[in-house]
Amino acid sequence: MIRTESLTKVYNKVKAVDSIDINIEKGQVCGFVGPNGAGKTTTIGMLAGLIEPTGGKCFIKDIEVARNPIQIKRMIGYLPEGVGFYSNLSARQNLRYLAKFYGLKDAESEARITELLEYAGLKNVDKPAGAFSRGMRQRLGLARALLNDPEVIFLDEPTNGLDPEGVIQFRKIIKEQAAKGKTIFFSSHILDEVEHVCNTICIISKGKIVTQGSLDDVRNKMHKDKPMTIKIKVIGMMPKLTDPGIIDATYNDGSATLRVQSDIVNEVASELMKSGVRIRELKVEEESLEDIFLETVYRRE
Ligand SMILES: Nc1ncnc2c1ncn2[C@@H]1O[C@H](COP(=O)(O)OP(=O)(O)OP(=O)(O)O)[C@@H](O)[C@H]1O
Repeated sequence: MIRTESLTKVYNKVKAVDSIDINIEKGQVCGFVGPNGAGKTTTIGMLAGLIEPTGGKCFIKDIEVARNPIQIKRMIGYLPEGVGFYSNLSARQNLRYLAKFYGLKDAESEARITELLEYAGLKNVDKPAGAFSRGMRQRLGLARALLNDPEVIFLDEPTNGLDPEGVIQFRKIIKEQAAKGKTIFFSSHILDEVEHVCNTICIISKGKIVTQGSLDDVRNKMHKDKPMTIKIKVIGMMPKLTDPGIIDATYNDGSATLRVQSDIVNEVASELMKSGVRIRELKVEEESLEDIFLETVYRRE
């Protein structure tokens, strides 16, 4: 549904997006994650037909975006970062205006707008969009992105400005859209946020894709070669351990904290038993995916 081939955007000699290859299948919900300035907005802009690539190509349902920008705009849903509206028009009037672009018939569009305003939690809001809070603008932006019942939905930092209730409602909407078979691509700089709703992840840093795949694939790839911590408590004195998998160890009288390259908890347990001590506690602590993400991706910045 979404495919890029060496997609590149250069601004004043700076590669904002550097030859990226993305492939997203129908029905996937992909979290596009990276720090500020990584190239997320530029990528989504090119996919939505709003920014012309400097090199490479992108396709939505095998239609090349740069060659068919109007067709693409009618096909997709798009919530831009810092979404803007006609400030003197109400939420309903703003959506009505847009419905014309999609060629929706009046009766059809009124029903759809009513449904979407309720869906986005703006049913009883009559004030002009200029008086909206940031969270309300995001809600209206989401309604706008769904107006044409698109098969492919792009959301750029959709939870920015939403309060916790709004975030929960947003996740519910995404899950419902995914259950309808929609393909969703949404950006965030917080990995933890996309883990709640996405089944695939694509991580971008400095314009390049760091890793992409299913949530489990990305977890395994990122956890691979990452040291883990084993915490041990014993009855009596803690002996010094000799397992070659131990990178670093801190010993106290009855406890130890080991940094290990892989899960060697069984080896450690048998070494402890051989030395005759009784184990009170032995546990492995893995870094969270968010911690690894912060460590590996933000360190590149
Ligand atoms: N119109 C522009 N002119 C010049 N440089 C730009 C332009 N738009 C983006 N950039 C630069 O391209 C890089 C990628 O920016 P982009 O907005 O795509 O990143 P992002 O991941 O969406 O960041 P954020 O989370 O802050 O929105 C940045 O270095 C940015 O300064």
